[in-house]
Amino acid sequence: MHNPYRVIIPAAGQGKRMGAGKNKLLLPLKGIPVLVHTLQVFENDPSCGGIYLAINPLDEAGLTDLMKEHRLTKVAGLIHGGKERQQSVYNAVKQLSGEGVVLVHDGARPFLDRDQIGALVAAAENGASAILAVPVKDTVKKARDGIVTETIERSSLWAVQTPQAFRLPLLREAHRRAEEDAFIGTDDASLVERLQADVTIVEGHYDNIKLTTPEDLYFAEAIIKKRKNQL
Ligand SMILES: Nc1ccn([C@@H]2O[C@H](COP(=O)(O)OP(=O)(O)OP(=O)(O)O)[C@@H](O)[C@H]2O)c(=O)n1
Ligand SMILES: C[C@](O)(CO)[C@H](O)COP(=O)(O)O
Repeated sequence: MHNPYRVIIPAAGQGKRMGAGKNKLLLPLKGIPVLVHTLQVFENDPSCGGIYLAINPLDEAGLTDLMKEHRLTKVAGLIHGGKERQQSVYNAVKQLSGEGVVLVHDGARPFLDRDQIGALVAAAENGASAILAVPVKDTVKKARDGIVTETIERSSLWAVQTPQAFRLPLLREAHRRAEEDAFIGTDDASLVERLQADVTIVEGHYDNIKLTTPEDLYFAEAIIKKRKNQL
């Protein structure tokens, strides 16, 4: 066990890139909705003190039934999400109080290895926010009008994942300042970086994928099959 934390799960997106015509987090993986897989990671972690779910209000009734069906007793709040992921997270942040560590983890990342949580919480408790990331495997270039303008040196590049761990007062201030400045970041760590606060990297696993496009569902099936074989 490690020190307690709470987790915010943004789950209010539209899944446009998935093209499923519904919330991609309700799509089944081996018969269980993606979001339930994600929530079970935290439900089964004795150090998790509460799950705060940012949802689309249209999903509320169905999600309430799912929580009961899968005995997800740690879900402490269903918060209405916003137009952007950042707003969904901030709506949840506003519901929390206290000084402890809060993780933010995408509902669309069902394959988080629970053993990775402890290092994130420990780093955040010691004052530096922490994020999971993996070394980039492809060469990354910048381009304008289809013409390459720069090749970015790969050894310093990381593909960032979630969870991202923060002390709650810092996360709240980072979101407040971003809203004040009308700044929209693609992750919560970028809002903390704007405050000149350190963000440390904890190396994660490549199978902690975010289900974003239809191809990711094939990868998801393969990951589940690999894990079944490991049992
Ligand atoms: N307004 C939003 C947008 C996204 N999310 C959540 O943030 C996570 C990561 O976002 P992403 O994978 O981009 O999901 P969508 O925004 O649904 O995808 P798309 O951009 O293809 O519509 C997902 O769990 C998603 O549900 C959210 O809570 N509120
Ligand atoms: C937070 C994140 O998962 C880190 O890689 C990613 O930035 C989310 O991006 P999305 O477009 O909101 O899925």
